[in-house]
Amino acid sequence: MQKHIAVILGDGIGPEVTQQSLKVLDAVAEKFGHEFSYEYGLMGADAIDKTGNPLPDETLEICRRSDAILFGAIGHPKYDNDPTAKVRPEQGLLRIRKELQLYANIRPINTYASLHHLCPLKPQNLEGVDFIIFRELTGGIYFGNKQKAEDGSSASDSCTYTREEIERIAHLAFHFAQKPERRKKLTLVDKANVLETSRLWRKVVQDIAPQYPDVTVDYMFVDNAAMQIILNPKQFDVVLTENMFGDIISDEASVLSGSLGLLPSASVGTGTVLFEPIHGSYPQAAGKDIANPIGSILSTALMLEYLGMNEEAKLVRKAVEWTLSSKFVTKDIDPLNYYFTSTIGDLISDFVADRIPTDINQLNIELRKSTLI
Ligand SMILES: NC(=O)C1=CN([C@@H]2O[C@H](COP(=O)(O)OP(=O)(O)OC[C@H]3O[C@@H](n4cnc5c(N)ncnc54)[C@H](O)[C@@H]3O)[C@@H](O)[C@H]2O)C=CC1
Ligand SMILES: CC(C)CC(=O)C(=O)O
Ligand SMILES: [Mg+2]
Repeated sequence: MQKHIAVILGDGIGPEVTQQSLKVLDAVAEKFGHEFSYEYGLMGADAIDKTGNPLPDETLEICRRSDAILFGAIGHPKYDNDPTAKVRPEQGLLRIRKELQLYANIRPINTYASLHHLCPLKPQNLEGVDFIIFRELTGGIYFGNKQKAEDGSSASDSCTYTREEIERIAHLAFHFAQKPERRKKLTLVDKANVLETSRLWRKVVQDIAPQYPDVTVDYMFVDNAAMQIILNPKQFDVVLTENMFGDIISDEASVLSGSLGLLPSASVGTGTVLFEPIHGSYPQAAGKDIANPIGSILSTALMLEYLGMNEEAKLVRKAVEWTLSSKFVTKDIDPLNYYFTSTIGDLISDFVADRIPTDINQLNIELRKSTLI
């Protein structure tokens, strides 16, 4: 198969984790005889530095003519620490989501036995955790009208949802809950006891639920959901929620897996689909070769599946699991004995391309040891 991929490296650790995904794609191409071509687009602080615009139109054109988009992360402390900045990297990310109508961000949450010790929860509460968050991505407070008083005495962000915006992601989540491998349970997370938009979400979900009689629906306020994710994460199957709640509870849920650096996502909509780790640009790690590339690599596995390459996706996941269980891990997983980002990318791509020697002691890789956490 020949596939054309738009690649947006972005800022901070974005480029270094995405480079590992590209290595893995090259290994997939080698093993299965595919051909991937790449076209690079600018976004974020990098794009502002080079063009003055956080999302140049050229990037959108590259994305539109591609079969899929692979994105790293954006964001830079010089904007995070300047509340007066008018142009910000995040505007690029919000705009690409809106322009490409990427209305659903799908974030699978699962755990790995070899990483249970990283989570403060008891291992018996982690075994079998397997849920998926459907986060609305092009509406709500992130896209509402923003106002600021001239004298700086007040500011507001408004939150708006239309029935149609809720319906389209709700149908997607219900369909997903019906899949044979799911437990046929959908939990709507909202704040319907306070917010008018949340009451609309409840009404819309109640209205369409009868179309999916095999799916059990329950409703949970977001404050309770934040607690339940920690208290009893196994109760969740498919979680449906609005933009900001989904952003927050999915970072929280990454604690169950062991690191924010492990979690992948797919942003789907009406056109080209975008694949991105759920983390941000982690600027403290930028250029140090210590970030975990697995969130990006598992996003690449989701991309392969979307491109119809199921066997390839399965092999990439197997390679990831092999590195984790063999203790080939980055600093977030084991701060005392860790490997570089690029080494993990090499190992996962070597596994995919059958280049790992039977005796792994023959691997010529550098183990970093640190006494500092
Ligand atoms: N999709 C995107 O591009 C996103 C961008 N951002 C931006 O990223 C910048 C930093 O934001 P933060 O709130 O610090 O979030 P962040 O996700 O970049 O990092 C938060 C913490 O998570 C851990 N972490 C994140 N990614 C990791 C990885 N790959 N490997 C190991 N550990 C990892 C680190 O401990 C880090 O301090 C900001 O400018 C923010 O606006 C934040 C979230 C999403
Ligand atoms: C940087 C924000 C716009 C988004 C975010 O935190 C996310 O998509 O996870
Ligand atoms: Mg986030």
